[in-house]
Amino acid sequence: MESTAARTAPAVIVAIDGPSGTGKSSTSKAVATQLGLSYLDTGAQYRAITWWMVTNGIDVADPSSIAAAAGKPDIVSGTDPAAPAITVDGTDVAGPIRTQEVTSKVSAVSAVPEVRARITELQRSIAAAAGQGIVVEGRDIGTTVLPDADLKIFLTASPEARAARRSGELKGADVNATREALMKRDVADSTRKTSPLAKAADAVEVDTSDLTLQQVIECVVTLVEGKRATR
Ligand SMILES: Nc1ncnc2c1ncn2[C@@H]1O[C@H](COP(=O)(O)OP(=O)(O)OP(=O)(O)O)[C@@H](O)[C@H]1O
Ligand SMILES: Nc1ccn([C@@H]2O[C@H](COP(=O)(O)O)[C@@H](O)[C@H]2O)c(=O)n1
Repeated sequence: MESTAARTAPAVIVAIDGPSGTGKSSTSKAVATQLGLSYLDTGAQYRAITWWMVTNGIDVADPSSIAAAAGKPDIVSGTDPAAPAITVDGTDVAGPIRTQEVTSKVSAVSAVPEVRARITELQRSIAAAAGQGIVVEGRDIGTTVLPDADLKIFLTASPEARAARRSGELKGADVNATREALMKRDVADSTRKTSPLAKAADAVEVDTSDLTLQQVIECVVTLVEGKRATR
């Protein structure tokens, strides 16, 4: 629950990056809720534009087709950590953006510079409008989107821990196949030319492999409170 101290504390911008399945979304939502901050899931925005490309018959293997269409969809993100919302041209796409098809195509779409320029601008305007402060999670938040963030966290976890978490979530999914899919997406996201997945030089790295979600949340809350105390 949000405390009185949280409501009166100065706005703080927190960037949380890391590979897939390291706990970015779960941690960011809980930290934002606990500290009375807004929350932005930037992966959902890349998924939303990918969903629009697929739905509109754009060939996601052709970067020039993606680039030409990048400005067309109107993507709106909610910032309430208790009810993260995302719409494309007024349609709620919170469910459709989590399909296997979108997951398998999102790295190709997010690698296109015109897509990144459009989504980055959107992310910066949302962060600038968050009066109480915001937790923004993704792959390039600390390096590119918000390089002046007050606190940058880079979450990691072993591929085995991440695959076990994801296959638990996808009830019954084969753990080896899940691990391969995670690794494939990480390689694509880390090796693209434009703002790849990377740890910012001034980010605090937290290896979550052997930590419970609650321990990770407590660790990040402590880091945010420590940062606020020095401002
Ligand atoms: N420390 C942890 N211990 C155990 N399970 C965890 C931990 N952190 C997250 N999880 C679980 O792992 C799964 C993936 O977490 P989450 O979606 O937060 O990761 P993510 O980094 O945001 O992934 P992606 O980038 O693919 O969206 C969820 O089911 C979540 O509950
Ligand atoms: N800042 C970001 C965030 C995400 N991406 C791309 O979106 C994909 C989906 O992200 P999830 O967090 O929902 O798994 C991800 O694999 C990246 O391709 C990005 O490029 N930059």
